[in-house]
Amino acid sequence: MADASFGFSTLQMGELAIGKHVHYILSVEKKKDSFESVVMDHLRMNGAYWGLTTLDLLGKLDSVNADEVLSWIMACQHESGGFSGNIGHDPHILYTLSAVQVLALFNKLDVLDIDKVATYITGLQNEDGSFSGDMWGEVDTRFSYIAICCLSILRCLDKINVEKAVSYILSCKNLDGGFGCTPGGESHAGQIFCCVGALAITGSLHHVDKDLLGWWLCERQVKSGGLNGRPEKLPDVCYSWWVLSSLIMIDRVHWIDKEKLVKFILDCQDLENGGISDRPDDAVDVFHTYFGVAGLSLLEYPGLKAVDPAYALPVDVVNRIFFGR
Ligand SMILES: CN(C(=O)[C@H](Cc1cnc[nH]1)NC(=O)OCc1ccccc1)[C@@H](Cc1ccccc1)C(=O)N[C@@H](Cc1ccc(O)cc1)C(=O)NO
Ligand SMILES: [Zn+2]
Repeated sequence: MADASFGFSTLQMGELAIGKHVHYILSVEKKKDSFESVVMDHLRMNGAYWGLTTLDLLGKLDSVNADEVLSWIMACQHESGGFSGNIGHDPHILYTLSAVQVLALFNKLDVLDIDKVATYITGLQNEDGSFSGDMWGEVDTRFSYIAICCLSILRCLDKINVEKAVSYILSCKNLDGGFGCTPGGESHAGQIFCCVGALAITGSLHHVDKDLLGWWLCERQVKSGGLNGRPEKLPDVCYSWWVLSSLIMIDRVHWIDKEKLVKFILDCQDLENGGISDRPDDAVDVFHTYFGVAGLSLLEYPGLKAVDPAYALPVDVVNRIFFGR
């Protein structure tokens, strides 16, 4: 029976509206004056990573002009070697990883002066092995992950003191098996992703109590099927990435109900205009669209490219970095 759709979407919530999300990502790229664009202006480099990695996971990276993106990215590089969130802003380790990840997506790491970027990141390591985010010195395990992930992609992890970096991360492990932003900091799914990701990349996951941490992580799933970031918090699509990628890295993903999580993410789509929100009926944004699609990719949703849980890049991109030409 021909579907009698009269102008409203014939897509059901039970499936990923790939065409709509591609259109949404491309439209955000174009709308510079929208509230979202202005608010996110200072972290536009992160926005580029979220939007472009989403397109690649959907198999549509070729719908953007690579040269335009690359010239904008290189215009954000500071003389220190670090990258800023937008042209004219100050460099920060956060944006340096995003820039390197986007260049990897386009297989353009060769445009970089690798030593310059590596020197910037190495300069942010402190005596105790921790990392600061920029010259102002804020220390956080987020920055340990970013430094290790970035240098690993650039194939020069040996430029930093890896064992001190690892021992600092382990000093942030809590009795509940989780990790915080600094020693004694409360366990939070985002910080756990950073610490587990850094330990995975450095081959140090044997230091993690996988059953204890796996238990803390699978307890993040609430009855709606969504995942939250800490006990008693509301579920949020972006935790589909922070919690799920951590569970996969410690090989305990079978401890959650994958089908219910898929349904939660699909229920957060805007089927009219595209995009995914943090929870059903909220406003969509590029950040949650990315972490929703990346979460579905981790759940092996059909039609999506596989994503690497530690590098947060498509598996074919990671393979090309480490095994390809
Ligand atoms: C800075 N930031 C966040 O703090 C988000 C906010 C949020 C989204 N949903 C619930 N809260 N939180 C977030 O990324 O938390 C995950 C996380 C926390 C600590 C360490 C690592 C990851 C988001 C941007 C954002 C702000 C406000 C609303 C949506 C997105 C962000 O850039 N997150 C970064 C990671 C991050 C996280 C916290 C930071 O203080 C800085 C950076 C990221 O995912 N890069 O790829
Ligand atoms: Zn969120």
